[in-house]
Order: sequence, then structure tokens, then C-alpha cells
Amino acid sequence: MSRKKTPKSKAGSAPATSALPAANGPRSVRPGTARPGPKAPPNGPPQPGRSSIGGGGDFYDVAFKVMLVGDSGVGKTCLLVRFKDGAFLAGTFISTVGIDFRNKVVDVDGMKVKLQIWDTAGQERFRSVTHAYYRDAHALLLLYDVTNKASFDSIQAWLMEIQEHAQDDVVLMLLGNKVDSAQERAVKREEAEKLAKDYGLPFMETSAKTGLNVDLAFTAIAKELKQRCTKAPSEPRFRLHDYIKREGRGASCCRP
Ligand SMILES: Nc1nc2c(ncn2[C@@H]2O[C@H](COP(=O)(O)OP(=O)(O)OP(=O)(O)O)[C@@H](O)[C@H]2O)c(=O)[nH]1
Ligand SMILES: [Mg+2]
Repeated sequence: MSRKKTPKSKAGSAPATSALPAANGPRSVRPGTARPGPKAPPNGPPQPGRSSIGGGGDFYDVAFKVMLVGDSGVGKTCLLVRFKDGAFLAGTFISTVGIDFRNKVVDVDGMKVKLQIWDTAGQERFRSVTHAYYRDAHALLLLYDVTNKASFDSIQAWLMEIQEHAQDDVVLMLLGNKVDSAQERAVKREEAEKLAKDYGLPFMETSAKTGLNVDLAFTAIAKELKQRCTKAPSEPRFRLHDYIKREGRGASCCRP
């Protein structure tokens, strides 16, 4: 089985026109470089067999693009850093400028799944930059801050934006972050559960600070995407809602 190498993950700020191409664009697969086997996911193939940029890195079988979206300050960058490095960025809040990405390869049922995770700027002034990336996203993690009601109130506007710019079959998950700050909670879990149920979204509360449900959110996305492109007809379908309900700590999930 031929395996690809993933480019070294990138921590610094990337301009909107980063050298690394979007995970599933362009949509063509170069002859002789694609890994046989998995079928293309509905909204485009997994990242085709691009050669390693910058050398080094981990091998992977399939790659998907995941985007983090939500208001400024909800913890998108911290969530990504927690997942990638297992650390928490405490202290001064440095708002993301434009868009940035990091890669992480996760093992899903024996297959190496590379998640190319795009960390977007929540600030309104960067919205047009973000729009350009939606259409290539295989999955979106939509965050609000449980201590900031305004960020929760923005979720419907974000969903409209997603509907307008993302692929119809994009995998979407709602995350209420900063659940460690219990004293400052401004959004009840039940309220978010209702919203998630109304829109048929899988939902969990997370904490980039403590790590609660962070790996689970990304792993669940990786499992869903991987199954979409490799599932044998005889294999039981992976159920994202059920999975996070079962595996989540203090988590919940909603069905329409
Ligand atoms: N208590 C707590 N604080 C958090 C958590 N996640 C992020 N923060 C804090 O919230 C602030 C904003 O976090 P960021 O990750 O930079 O927010 P962002 O969503 O990336 O913001 P933009 O880049 O402007 O879109 C920082 O001061 C973090 O330390 C969390 O889970 N718990
Ligand atoms: Mg940020």
C-alpha cells in the first residue's frame, strides 16, 4: 500500500494565499499518484497524492480539510492548538489574522487520516477571506463560547453563511467551548441542545483549556469523513451523533 507524506505542520500565520493547496481542490487526481481504494467523498476526493512540501512529516492514506469557524474569541485557535499540541494558549488573546492551518494525522480503524485544519479569523473584517475557503471544506466545526451569549446568538448567522458558501454535504458540528468556566456560563447547555436539534447538528461542549472533548470532536469528524470515502456496502454506517453521545464527557448530541 503506498502511503503519502504529509507536509510538516505549520504554526505561524499563513496569508490567505497559502502555498499549501486546499485539501480537496483542485479536484483532479494526478495519474499514478492517487492511492487506489477509497472512493471520493461526496464533496470532493480526499487530498490526492501530493508530494510532501518541505519534506518530512507523517505518512497518511487520505486527507480532508476541516475548518474552524465562529465569532472572534470563542477559542478556535486554542481548540486547534489543544488538539495539535496538547497545550493551552493562556494569557493574552491574539486574534487570528486572515487564515492559518495545521495538519494532524489521526489513526482511524487502521487508516491514517490527515486532517488539514484551517483556523479562520472570527473578526468580521476577514469574512471575505473565510468565504473563499468554505467550498473546499469537507467538515466545519462551528464554535461559540458558553460564557458569551452574543457568540451563541451569532450561530444562526454562521449557519446561513455556511449554507451559502459551503458544500451541501459538508460535515458540520456545533461546539460550545470554554465549558471549564462554569461560573461565567451565559449559555445553558439545554439551549444549545435545542438549537442543535432544530438544525440536526451534532453538538458537544468542549474546553480547549482542559481538553474536554477536543480530541473527540476531531476524531469523530475524521471517522465520519473516512467512512464516507471507504465504507464497504456490508459495513455498518458510522453514526456521528451516536458516537459523540456515547464517547463524550458531559456531552450531548441531538437529532432532528
Ligand atoms: N477558559 C477558557 N478560555 C479559553 C478557552 N479557549 C480559548 N480561551 C481563551 O479565549 C481567548 C480567545 O481564544 P482564541 O482561541 O484566540 O479565539 P479565536 O476564536 O481563535 O479568536 P479569533 O482568532 O479572533 O477568531 C484566549 O484568551 C484564550 O485563552 C477555553 O476552553 N477555556
Ligand atoms: Mg484565532
